[in-house]
Amino acid sequence: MYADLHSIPPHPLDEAALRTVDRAVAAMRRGEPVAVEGTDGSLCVALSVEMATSDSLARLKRTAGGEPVLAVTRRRAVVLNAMQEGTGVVTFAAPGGLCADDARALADPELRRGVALPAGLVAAVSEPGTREAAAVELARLGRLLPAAVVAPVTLRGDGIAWAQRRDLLHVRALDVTDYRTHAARTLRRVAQARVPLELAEATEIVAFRPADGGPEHLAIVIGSPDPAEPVLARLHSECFTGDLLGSLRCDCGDQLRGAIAEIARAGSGVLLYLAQEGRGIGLVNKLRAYRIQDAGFDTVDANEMLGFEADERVYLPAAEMLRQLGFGRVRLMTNNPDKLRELARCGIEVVERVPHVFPTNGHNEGYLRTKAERSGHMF
Ligand SMILES: Nc1nc2c(ncn2[C@@H]2O[C@H](COP(=O)(O)OP(=O)(O)OP(=O)(O)O)[C@@H](O)[C@H]2O)c(=O)[nH]1
Ligand SMILES: [Zn+2]
Repeated sequence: MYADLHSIPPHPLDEAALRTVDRAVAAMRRGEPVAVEGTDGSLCVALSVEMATSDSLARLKRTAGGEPVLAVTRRRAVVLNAMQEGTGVVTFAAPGGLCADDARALADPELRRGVALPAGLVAAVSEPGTREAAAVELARLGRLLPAAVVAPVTLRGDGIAWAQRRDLLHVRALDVTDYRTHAARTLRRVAQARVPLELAEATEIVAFRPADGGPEHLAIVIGSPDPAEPVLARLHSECFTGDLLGSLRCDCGDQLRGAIAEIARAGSGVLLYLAQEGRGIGLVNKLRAYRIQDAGFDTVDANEMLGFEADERVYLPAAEMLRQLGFGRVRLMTNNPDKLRELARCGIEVVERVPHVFPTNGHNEGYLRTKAERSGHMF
């Protein structure tokens, strides 16, 4: 569903377009409708499904003119047994119009446990680059449920002018699709400071921010790694529950502190602390995933039932940070084959995998077993 994050996007995305996408994501999170223009020039008005109420759907229909439909990821439609695997997103239209309760229940596994789809629902595929696919991507970028209510506009003339007259933010699907690639490529160092750590006194923290002001990523540089040599490195995805609270549901806290200690023992290295909580789905969706897991599903199923892929992370930001720090070759501390493959695809030479395994704790066996059995992690 997502653009290939490693190719240089076909069209240069100027920073104004990045900022527009960022504003559209924030609007989605606030429950404001956004005008989304597909690459075919068609226009819709979109709303995050989490904010769908009978009033907001009625307003959407009055504004756009067309009947609102629900757009979900292909993955969610497959979970609902409404569609086979494939690309793009899937829209659901209901005869007589989709009600807000049905829209939310179709998108949110918490609201629908195995209940049959509403009668008469019509499912259709909408390919990448369409206004519907971009509306779903905006919700996903906003770390909301990856689904949007979309009302088509019978457009006469210029979409931007149409949106302006209605005081709606206008965003192009083209810019939404390539947002993550461009945001990663615009990362710039914005601050750095010496921060002696209990486990590694010779530590400096370097902060990187994308041009649109999106989430920062951090590099924790320990000692003075020699750029001429492969640097001992760890790509660590943010895990609020594991890293800060010592959650026993995962192994992140052990891996974070274990990596800092190991790099200190080795004398130097870098830990990239990446703003990709919940394997890229965000903390709120990760809590939703935990509730689904408490109902007996595993960590992969839970992501998919929410409409996400098993892993939504991208490693272009990590590669960009390593490049800017002067590290082109790494010895990567990981058990995750995806990280090895994806980092290499982003142009960083991974000369060695350094296993990064920690004992289970009575709560995270299932999680670690699933990562080994279904995600190929090497324990
Ligand atoms: N969606 C989801 N994310 C989870 C769950 N448990 C942990 N996570 C997230 O998974 C990520 C773990 O990241 P890492 O430890 O860096 O990477 P990894 O994929 O486990 O691979 P390693 O490099 O071998 O540690 C963090 O973002 C956690 O918040 C879960 O049950 N569901
Ligand atoms: Zn964790």
